[in-house]
Amino acid sequence: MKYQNRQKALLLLEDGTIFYGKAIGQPGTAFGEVCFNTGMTGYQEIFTDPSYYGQLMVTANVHIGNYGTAEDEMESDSVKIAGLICKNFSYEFSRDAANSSLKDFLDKNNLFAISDVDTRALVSYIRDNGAMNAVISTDVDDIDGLKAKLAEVPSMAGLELASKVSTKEPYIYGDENATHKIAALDIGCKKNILRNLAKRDACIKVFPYNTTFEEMNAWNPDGFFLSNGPGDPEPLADAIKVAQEVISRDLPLFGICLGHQVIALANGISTYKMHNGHRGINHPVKNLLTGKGEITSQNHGFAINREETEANENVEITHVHLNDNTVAGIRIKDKNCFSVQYHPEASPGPHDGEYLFDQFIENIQKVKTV
Ligand SMILES: NC(=O)CC[C@H](N)C(=O)O
Repeated sequence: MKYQNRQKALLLLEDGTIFYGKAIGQPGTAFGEVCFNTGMTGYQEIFTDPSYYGQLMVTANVHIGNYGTAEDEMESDSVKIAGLICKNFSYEFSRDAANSSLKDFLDKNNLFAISDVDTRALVSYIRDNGAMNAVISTDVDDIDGLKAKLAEVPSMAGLELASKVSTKEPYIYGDENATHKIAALDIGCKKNILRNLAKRDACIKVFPYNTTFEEMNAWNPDGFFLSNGPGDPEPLADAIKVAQEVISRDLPLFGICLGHQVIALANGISTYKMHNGHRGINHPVKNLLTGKGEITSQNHGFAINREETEANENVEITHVHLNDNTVAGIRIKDKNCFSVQYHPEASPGPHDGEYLFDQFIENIQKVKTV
């Protein structure tokens, strides 16, 4: 039993609350905003999703690691969460398609992770008390030292993080001879969004977070896309400007999650930090245009202001979250632009929202045939 003598570890929340556990591997310390995901599967996709950059992830599912990891289940090229907190960590794995244990995968990515934490109590604590900064550490005898360092960690509100995860150079994804050309602004883009666009006969050019509309437009795209990503949307002045330029020219535009928030900001609607975000793969949404319900994959800690959206004469609410009535989707009236707060690309999660990619391609086709 080589994992028997594991080092004691703790999770210290900003408000002083402590939960104890054990280090999964090497000793260490990691800071971030603590958040939880309720999905029962999809841990590799979650850990590699750039939207989680800077966050300490609590997995609500009680078993983590049991089906290992696989090379083609990456949502970016590396682990993006700041640290992992779970209950039962499985050092062994069993699945034909997997080629590594989660332990080796996390070691390769230098991620500090702790297990044996009472995650049921922790999740309900965070749910009641709201998102907050925290530290996980094996320095269990230096709580004052950890508290002092934790006090210096910036709050997620107001934090610009897209620049930390965006591509440094533009690159092409998909077949260069595909029918549609889509210019995507990478403010933390998940790979499965690109896969979904490419499989609809699109070639995507992915641009760094601070690219201007003119630079993107010089490639002569048929449509524009604003990706998901980490941090507060409000400081993303360059991306907001791109959205405004695209919308003012009435070019096809689609935004997902952070991209959706940027589109709202571009239309004068403010965003706010939620008491607790939505992170899981069974979030119910109603499409107000069709009356149909969708079960969706979600991962966001900010949302767009509902009253301001309702009062904005240029914007129509197309989707609502059925748990708390927050805005889950909008379209810009008389413009070729729409966006959703959730993740139609899933990965992980249900595929109910995939029709939105078809809708975007149809919006592109409509313009081309005029
Ligand atoms: N998945 C995302 O794009 C998240 C958007 C934003 N960082 C939020 O937390 O709300």
